Amino acid sequence: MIQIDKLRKVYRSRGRAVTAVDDVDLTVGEGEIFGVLGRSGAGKSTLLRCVNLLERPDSGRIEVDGQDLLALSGGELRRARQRIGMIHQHFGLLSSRTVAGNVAFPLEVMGVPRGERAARVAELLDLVGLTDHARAYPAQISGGQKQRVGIARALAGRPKVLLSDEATSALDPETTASILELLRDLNRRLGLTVLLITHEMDVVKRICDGAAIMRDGRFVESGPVRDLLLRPGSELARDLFPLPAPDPRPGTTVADVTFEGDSADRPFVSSLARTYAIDVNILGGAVEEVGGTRVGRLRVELPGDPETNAAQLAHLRDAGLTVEVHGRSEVEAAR
Ligand SMILES: Nc1ncnc2c1ncn2[C@@H]1O[C@H](COP(=O)(O)OP(=O)(O)OP(=O)(O)O)[C@@H](O)[C@H]1O
Repeated sequence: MIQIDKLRKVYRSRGRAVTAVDDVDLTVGEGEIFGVLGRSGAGKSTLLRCVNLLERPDSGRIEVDGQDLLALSGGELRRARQRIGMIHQHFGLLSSRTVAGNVAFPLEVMGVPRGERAARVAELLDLVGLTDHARAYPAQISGGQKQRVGIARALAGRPKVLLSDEATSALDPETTASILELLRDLNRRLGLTVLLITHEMDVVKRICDGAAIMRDGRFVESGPVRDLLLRPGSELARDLFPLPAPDPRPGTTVADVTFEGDSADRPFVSSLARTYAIDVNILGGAVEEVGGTRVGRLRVELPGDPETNAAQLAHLRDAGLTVEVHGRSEVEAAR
């Protein structure tokens, strides 16, 4: 649904050039929720704003719903943009208009006749659970309700794609959870494709099917969230399951064992200890709910260096677990 190839955007001001987006490739499939995670200044907003051409890239290709956006004429681009909704951190509501008036606004701009407008506004307010607040003004509703208005307004043109620019960053954790749930619900009910940018791991953990970590304008890793979490060395996994830098003692094996779904329900530590009659020391770890599945990572220490634990490590891998070994061999330790 969204296909971006070799996207590059350079800002030039006062003789200085900042490469905000540097050769980014991105594919978001239809009906997928994809999150771009990164710190302030990583280039996330610029990337997002390039997807509907609020920002024009220096080079690259942007295809949304089969249309090459950079090849469209003015009128065609306006129509294509109506099919790409956008929500923002600070909602951007018109304070002089009611909730219903705010949702009606884009319909007026699109030239939807008055008679049709009222029915469509009612439908949109129902979709985001705000029917009872139609006559309220933005100052009279909570932050979460304001974002619901923002979402209803973004859906006015029946978009296939929703771009979310830090939509939950100004909200408390409970409200964040309810807005993320709403996005997931709309994604399922309407088949909406969502591309979101965030600096919150929690957002990725709760609703994203795919994710990328962005730094200095580049994607440092990208893929389905599940694959990233199981990939040894993944930064996403490290952020989700923070463990200190491994410092194995000589003659021991320290391994990070990642488990998910079915494998999360099996008692692998006691099975390992029983099968090989060894003491398994647990050094740390955590279990999280990711996209409705339990995923966890446990750091364990086994007696003996990694060579002597080959069978034990194979036992874990055979059980469907991902195993990343940090332990040093006696030979390495002696160097
Ligand atoms: N209009 C602009 N002119 C010049 N430089 C800009 C402009 N907009 C962004 N930048 C620079 O481009 C880089 C990426 O900024 P961008 O806002 O895309 O990052 P971000 O990851 O979204 O961060 P934040 O969450 O703080 O907005 C930064 O170094 C920023 O200073």
